[in-house]
Amino acid sequence: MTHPPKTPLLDQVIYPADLRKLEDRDLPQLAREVRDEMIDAVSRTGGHLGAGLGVVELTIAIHSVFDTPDDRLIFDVGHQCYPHKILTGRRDRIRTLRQENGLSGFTRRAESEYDPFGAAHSSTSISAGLGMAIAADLDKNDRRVIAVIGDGAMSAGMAYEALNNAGALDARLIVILNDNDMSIAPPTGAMSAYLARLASGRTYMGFRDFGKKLTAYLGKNIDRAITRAVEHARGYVTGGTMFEEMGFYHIGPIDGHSFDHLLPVLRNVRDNARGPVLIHVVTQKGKGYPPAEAAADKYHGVNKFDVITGAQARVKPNAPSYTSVFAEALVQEAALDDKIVGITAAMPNGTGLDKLAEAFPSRCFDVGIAEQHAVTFAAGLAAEGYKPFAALYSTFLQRAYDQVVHDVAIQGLPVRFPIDRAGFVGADGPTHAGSFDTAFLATLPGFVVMAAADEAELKHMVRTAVAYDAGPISFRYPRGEGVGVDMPARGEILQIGKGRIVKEGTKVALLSFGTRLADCLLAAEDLEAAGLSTTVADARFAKPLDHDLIRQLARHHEMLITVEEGSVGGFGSQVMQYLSSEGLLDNGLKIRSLVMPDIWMEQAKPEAMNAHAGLDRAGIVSTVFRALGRGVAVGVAG
Ligand SMILES: Cc1ncc(C[n+]2csc(CCOP(=O)(O)OP(=O)(O)O)c2C)c(N)n1
Ligand SMILES: CC(=O)[C@@H](O)[C@H](O)COP(=O)(O)O
Ligand SMILES: [Mg+2]
Repeated sequence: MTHPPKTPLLDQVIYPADLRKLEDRDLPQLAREVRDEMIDAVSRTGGHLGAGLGVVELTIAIHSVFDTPDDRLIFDVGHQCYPHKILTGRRDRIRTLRQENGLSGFTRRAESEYDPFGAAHSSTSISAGLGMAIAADLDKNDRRVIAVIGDGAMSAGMAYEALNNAGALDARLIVILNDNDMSIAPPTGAMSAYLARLASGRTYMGFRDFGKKLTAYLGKNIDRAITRAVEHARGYVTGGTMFEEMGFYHIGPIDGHSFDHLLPVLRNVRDNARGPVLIHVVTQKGKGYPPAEAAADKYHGVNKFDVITGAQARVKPNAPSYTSVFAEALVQEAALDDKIVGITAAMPNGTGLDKLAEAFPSRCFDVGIAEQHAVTFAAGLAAEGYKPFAALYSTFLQRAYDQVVHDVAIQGLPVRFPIDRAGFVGADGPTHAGSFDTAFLATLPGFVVMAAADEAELKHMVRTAVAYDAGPISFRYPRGEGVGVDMPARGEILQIGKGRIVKEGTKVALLSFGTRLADCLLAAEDLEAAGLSTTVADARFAKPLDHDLIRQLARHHEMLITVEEGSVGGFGSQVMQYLSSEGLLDNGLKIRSLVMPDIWMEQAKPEAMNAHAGLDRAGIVSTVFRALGRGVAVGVAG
């Protein structure tokens, strides 16, 4: 049994105003206490550990120097904001992080006035900060806007779109580039190499010298009209060429764990900067917790863990995860077909493509946090006869929708889209739920859209996607482990647009798309027990739909219920559209479409989320009973 850490200084700090009463010399001690508090909290809840540990000093320094919440502080992604939450009135709830009814694991406007902008997807902070800086300008208000963005997040195009605009607008925006030389995995790409050169090519600046020079330059010469001589001198002092070319005053690198470096720089920028400033801060992911320092990638996101040893709680799985089944099937297929290539946008481990990279390093590409580029890059490969698997989480694929439409679908290019984290993901909450992929893909002409009902089906779909060359094809599967079915040694090639009947009945038809099939089968048991003969079918395809199957279910049952872990507009809507256009709704068929509810559902365990959504066994049974005008039998559908 561990006890919460002793935190005498932190106990005096409820809000940043309390922190500002402390002396500078107290801040290292406060940092130690915040770190201990955070480690203790995350050891109990699980969550994002390494990123937050790396910004403890930076977070304290920002709150100490700036007048938050009037000055706006935006964290990119928001997974590093736990120290910020501890210091901004949420310490009393920090051990509810990512739990049902608890604090979000990210920044959220609804949660605190200290979170002026919500996040969880990366690389939005500079754009949002620019909007706020321009709003302040229009309001003739001199509040400052600070965007903290990681080196990984700096690989996304959106960050550069924002820098480009900010430089041109000469906006009063402070960007802090938190460079820990890590994304979730080691960072990739030329920009990452450039930052590493900047960070390693110069020693940290002595703050006295730096402070004087900075004041001189910022105070007098911050307009665009800086003379060449000053430019030259500034380059000597700060040396950040690329950002300076984009119109930013570039400071750094500075040591992001040293208050002696952070405080004078931030104060100087606060008091003197008039245009856009970029401060390059070097930190260490996992700082101050030896297990996390030793393996930053493994401690990016953690389960509950033992604080003393760092050992994470592992529940022995009953079945392999969908991600691992996908990865193994892809590696198996890739060994037989050298046209198969894999693409991940900074999620090699999360998507399982690290397995492909191990087996075939030259055929697997981590493009960084760059989903839009990932998709069009895949389109280019497909145009040249390759078989690209662009493996993305459902939620991150959203960012690349125009690329999917314009670069892939309209050209009919055979890009394969394995869509991981489809459906509720649990602790990451609404920003990460895989809700919309079926709706936004099945609406595109020529797309083949599949969902795996279990891990064996997933293997079939990997093989089917390899074999299908006529256009784009996707297959979705959820976070977590499979249902434990027997798996074939190799997947089969499925007939495109054909579903399957899993259980035959006569009165109620449950037509499932994806992994809700298991709950449909359990619901069918309850319905049979209540005297309702039930058919259960696995649609496999939302596009093209299996028209024969749907006609048969509609004609030979009193009731047809579609079930999917996705938003309205997806599979059920496709079925409804078909039934109505064929006149199959005209003869009294009772039809219901079970989808995720039209709300942003807060984090909870995925099972609880499915239950709230009415997508579990009990929800399916009660939908049938309600449609038949019967009450739910007590004890049924437990
Ligand atoms: C658009 C998008 N793609 C992928 C992710 C998944 N993701 C979350 S944090 C992260 C790494 C971010 O690295 P960095 O910005 O350097 O922050 P660090 O964790 O190193 O502090 C990734 C890839 C995301 N949140 N958003
Ligand atoms: C912050 C972020 O976007 C990722 O770290 C995400 O939380 C990972 O989710 P998984 O745990 O499902 O890979
Ligand atoms: Mg990083």
